[in-house]
Amino acid sequence: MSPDPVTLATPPIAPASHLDELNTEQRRAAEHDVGDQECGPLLVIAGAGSGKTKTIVHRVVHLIETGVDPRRILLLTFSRRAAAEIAKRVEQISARLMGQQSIVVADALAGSGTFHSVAARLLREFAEEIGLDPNFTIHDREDSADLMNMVRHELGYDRTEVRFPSKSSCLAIYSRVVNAEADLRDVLAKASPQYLGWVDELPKLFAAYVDAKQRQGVLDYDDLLLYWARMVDDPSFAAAIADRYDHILVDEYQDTNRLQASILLALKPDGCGLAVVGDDAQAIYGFRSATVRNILDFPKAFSPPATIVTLERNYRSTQPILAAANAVIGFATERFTKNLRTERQSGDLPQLVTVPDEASQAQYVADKILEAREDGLPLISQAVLFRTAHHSGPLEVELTRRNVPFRKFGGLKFLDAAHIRDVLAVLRWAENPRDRLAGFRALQLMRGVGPKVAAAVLDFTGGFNGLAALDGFEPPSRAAEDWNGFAELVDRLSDTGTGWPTDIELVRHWYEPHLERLHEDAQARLADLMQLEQIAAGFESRQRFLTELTLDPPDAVSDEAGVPRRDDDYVVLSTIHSAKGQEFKSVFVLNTVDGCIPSDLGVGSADDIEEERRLLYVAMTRAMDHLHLVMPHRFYVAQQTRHGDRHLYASRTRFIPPSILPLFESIVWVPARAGEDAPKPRPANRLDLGAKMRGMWGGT
Ligand SMILES: Nc1ncnc2c1ncn2[C@@H]1O[C@H](COP(=O)(O)OP(=O)(O)OP(=O)(O)O)[C@@H](O)[C@H]1O
Repeated sequence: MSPDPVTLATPPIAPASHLDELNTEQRRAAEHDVGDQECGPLLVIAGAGSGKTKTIVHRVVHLIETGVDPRRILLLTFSRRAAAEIAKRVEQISARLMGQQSIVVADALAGSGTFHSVAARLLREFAEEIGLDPNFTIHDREDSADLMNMVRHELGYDRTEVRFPSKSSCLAIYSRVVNAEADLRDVLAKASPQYLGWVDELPKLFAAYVDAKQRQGVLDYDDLLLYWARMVDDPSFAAAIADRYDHILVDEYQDTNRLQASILLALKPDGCGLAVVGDDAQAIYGFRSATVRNILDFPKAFSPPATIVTLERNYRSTQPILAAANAVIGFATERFTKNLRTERQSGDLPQLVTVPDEASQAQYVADKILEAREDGLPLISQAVLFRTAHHSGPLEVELTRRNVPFRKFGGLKFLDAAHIRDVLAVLRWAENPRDRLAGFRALQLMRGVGPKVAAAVLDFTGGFNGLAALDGFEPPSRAAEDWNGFAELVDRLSDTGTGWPTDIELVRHWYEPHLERLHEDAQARLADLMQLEQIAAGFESRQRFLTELTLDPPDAVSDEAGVPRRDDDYVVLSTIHSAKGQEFKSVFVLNTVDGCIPSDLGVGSADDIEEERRLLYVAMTRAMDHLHLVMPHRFYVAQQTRHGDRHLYASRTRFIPPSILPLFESIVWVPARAGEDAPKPRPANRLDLGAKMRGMWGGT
């Protein structure tokens, strides 16, 4: 079933003038098989800062202006923000070209998004045909680990003599088997050989986990892709979905996994209308089973093979920064991307700065940020990047001490906060009364309701919602005080007439007294809930809100020190992963030492090491004008050995071997001790004290 064509009052007007903004290769990608009889697959290898987003935007506009119905274009991106950004830019150019008629473009592209959110939408739509409850709720990683834990407990695997893998390890193994479409034994042998002894028990655990999810009407992240992939294994479903889209564009293809590739192949087996864009040199999501093989193998998945367009001109960084980044990635074992070139000349080499320890690293970075601000570089153009969220701890303290506002991305997510999870649990339970995990959490917010009573309530209601279901339940006397209020809330939430976003306001009102009882910093947390309500107002329904928020949660939490208001100037602190796609005038990379980059965690296999190398490359290529790689010499390690706390001495990351040192300016920076550097005051005149002494006794 294809949508009715969008009616344009006059035929598409513009003579592709917007394409003049593109360079030759970008233009080749934007025009590939548009308006032709031919329609072969396209792979755009877009080096860092080479205008990938720009190319996608112009290709979409070009498709539309040559008559493709925008609703027949599916754009798959890595985040909701990226999809919104591309849609906005398409809309702006379309407005220039088509005036009023471009409104239809914006609405039409609203159907685009991440693989997971498009999956959720399709699965709800086809729910009946594939045996799913259309009101399924989605478990994030934490919920999934909790459910895995419950099942593990039920099977008695938490009481084994030899330690069974933890809930998170079980989930990680399960997720890898599913996403990489791999054999359990292979996954264990490669990633967790210490658990090979459990190869017979793990399938039993996973079967019980799948069973629990189905009974509760929930899907986890992995299921979204898995169900979509299995749905389109069936040719009639594949045809029904493929028939809606003439064009599928995929951004950040290097970070997709096997399942995502198989979905695309099922939808477009001959690659007609399929364009994927990515940079194998920036593949950094292997730990989520993304495989750089997807991009390396894409061309030959089709016959004739996909056309490859390579964007090698970088518009972002100065020549010395790019030369250093090229040198780092030059050691990668297998890649498409050639060395990038730029026309942005500069005499400043990227700096490799040795500092004594992490505390001095924080001082160095804070000093340099403030100096640059004095020189006219706003804080917002400066970013500090790090491999792991906790690496920025000392710097956060230092910036707070100096009153420098910052905003941190990556690490703790909004949804990780207990109070946010509480409110969402109530909403989720109302949305899907079979979701035991949500109900379990929601019920225990009441005084006098612990795990036993909560479980009894869930057994009693048996997955039916509303006052009618809770009515006959006899709560224990200690819960009596809170019970009626809760029952009333559940009743109102299950009344479909209440409307969205009123629901979330109702929950917040109900939750406020509990919040005050449960948390000392209730006021700060209440501000988060207000923020959650604001976010909620941007979604059309409770279901859409819960789905989108779980799939792509906002980054910031309000209890970070120094969080600025929206329009303030602030330094960006970000994990390298969260800095994907961003650019800054000045970039500091913390802990550019072995053990941090590559991370101790990431040095399992040769593939892991390659991914860490690409991480450093991604960090370096975020910089436009200034790049500082900082290397603390000494690290403090808390209670790691039986000898207690100690120091470790770190060495420069192995990704910058001596042969490429000439591409950097090496600096040793030692913090000045208070007052040491200040010039000591000296009197302008001179005294001849000897003469004075002699004069005391009558001499001269
Ligand atoms: N043809 C062009 N002419 C001038 N500037 C361009 C051109 N193409 C891209 N740029 C500029 O180059 C910068 C990088 O572009 P963009 O963000 O699209 O790169 P990217 O390939 O997505 O980067 P990355 O993959 O590293 O995140 C932007 O500031 C963009 O405006």
